[in-house]
Amino acid sequence: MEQTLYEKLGGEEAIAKVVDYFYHGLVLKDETVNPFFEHTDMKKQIGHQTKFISFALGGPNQYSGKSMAKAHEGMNIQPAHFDAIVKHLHDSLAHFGVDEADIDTALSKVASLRDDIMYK
Ligand code: HEM
Repeated sequence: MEQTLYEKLGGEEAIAKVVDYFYHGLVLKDETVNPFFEHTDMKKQIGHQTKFISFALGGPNQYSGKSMAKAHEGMNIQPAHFDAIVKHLHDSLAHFGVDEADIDTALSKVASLRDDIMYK
């Protein structure tokens, strides 16, 4: 059986490191998007996001958070915000040495959530 991207990247532990770098290294330093996270419990957010991304990459489904539409309700996220977040995800995966082809696969999964997340 073919290895999932989740396994290839090193499982949940490796993905947790990527997600931690994504928020603390990039998202929270970017003024385009950091106001959204002003009142967010980042520890909880990193936990949810790790489980969610793990599932999106073919790992076990342990995500028990809100639907994407519900999670982003009332935020009115615009294309510029969404694109900034996708770029940070790209740069986080690249930072940990994931190759561009695998990054493309991961990002196309995330990009498919665009309509569930934007303008809610
Ligand atoms: C690009 C794809 C995205 C994915 C996969 C994603 C995923 C998630 C997940 C899994 C949660 C947690 C839901 C829960 O707690 O039950 C969440 C919450 C959140 N997301 Fe996103 N998100 C994305 C894009 C964005 C964008 C573009 C923004 C704004 C710039 C954003 C801002 C937030 C905020 C502020 C929260 C709530 C934090 C809180 O509870 O205070 N997200 N997102």
